[in-house]
Amino acid sequence: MYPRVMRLRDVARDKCDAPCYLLTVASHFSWKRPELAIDFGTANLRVIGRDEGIILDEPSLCCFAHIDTAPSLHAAGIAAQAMVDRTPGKLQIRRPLARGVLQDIDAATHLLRYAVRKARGRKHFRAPHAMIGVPADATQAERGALMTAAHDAGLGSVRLVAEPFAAALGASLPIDAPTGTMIVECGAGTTEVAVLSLGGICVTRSVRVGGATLDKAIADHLHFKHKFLAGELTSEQLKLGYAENRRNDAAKDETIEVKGRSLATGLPAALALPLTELDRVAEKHFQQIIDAVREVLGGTPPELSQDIHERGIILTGGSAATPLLGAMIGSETGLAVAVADEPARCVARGLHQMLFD
Ligand SMILES: Nc1ncnc2c1ncn2[C@@H]1O[C@H](COP(=O)(O)OP(=O)(O)OP(=O)(O)O)[C@@H](O)[C@H]1O
Repeated sequence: MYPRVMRLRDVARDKCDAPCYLLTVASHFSWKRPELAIDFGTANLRVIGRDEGIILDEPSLCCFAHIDTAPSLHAAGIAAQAMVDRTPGKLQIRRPLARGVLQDIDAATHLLRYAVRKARGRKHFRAPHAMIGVPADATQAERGALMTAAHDAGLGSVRLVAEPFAAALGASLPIDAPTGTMIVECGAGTTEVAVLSLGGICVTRSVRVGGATLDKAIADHLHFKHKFLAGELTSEQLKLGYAENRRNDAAKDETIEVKGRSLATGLPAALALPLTELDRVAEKHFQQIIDAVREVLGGTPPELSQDIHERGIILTGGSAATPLLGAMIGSETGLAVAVADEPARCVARGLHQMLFD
């Protein structure tokens, strides 16, 4: 038998005491080359083909009909998104993931089956081998649940990959070099902070905070401070409008309109919300991410710290586009902060590259 030639990335993985980037390898995986990669996020599901790149990018949502006995899939992905908070009693919206990890195996199985069929069409008959991104700190039970859902959905061999590693690769960071690179991957339900070097993750920390939890914080603020009820999609739209205004350097006293229901009158209403109020909600929310960044910097070996001081921090994930996040990390650490190109797609781009490894 020939000795296996280890790539630099494999060597680095063995040296670093942090979780390796290949978290789970199905038995005999080496001959089962993955042809699909899946970025299965709290808010969005992306399917990537080796030749095609990103084939499908849709919300991680399912709508089930409860008509007779067992619930059946009524809509998934983009079609289910339009139904959120608008369903009659016999329909129910379910999110497979919460805070970055699987919470509903049945919904996850249906959504994966829908996504793989839509992405590949019906032209292939063999179960595709796949690579799926997971949070670096996902527990064995969480990883096991995802593997079960993937196999039930008709996938062949499945390999799980730590998302910060894929994000760093997708952001074109020199992760194989003997130099420290720091990344903050802020998605919808989870934020992962990681320092990478020599093809592996050296220090990492995750917090279950992201864009979706910020939407919830905004909805709670409207409820408690203004006695105003806004739905899930409205809260997200409000946040996106706020982020857009802040990116365009909106005036300090600018307001943004939100529509929903007044709890005082019980009637549909509109509210003009000052952007500064949303600044305060976002600041409080992002503080947990700042604490995680500080913790990772505090646990980083000095040689890598020196590299990070020179190179700064890169933000990826959809929520990296909220200007306040980068500004807070910059002012709290004194380091340069930059947002990657198309930050929401970094994990997908990284997974795509890994399909060729
Ligand atoms: N321009 C923007 N400004 C602010 N937030 C944004 C913007 N675009 C997307 N987002 C937010 O980014 C989040 C989605 O990001 P992403 O697709 O990276 O998450 P995910 O992969 O589904 O989640 P996770 O990795 O946490 O499981 C949503 O909360 C969305 O509202």
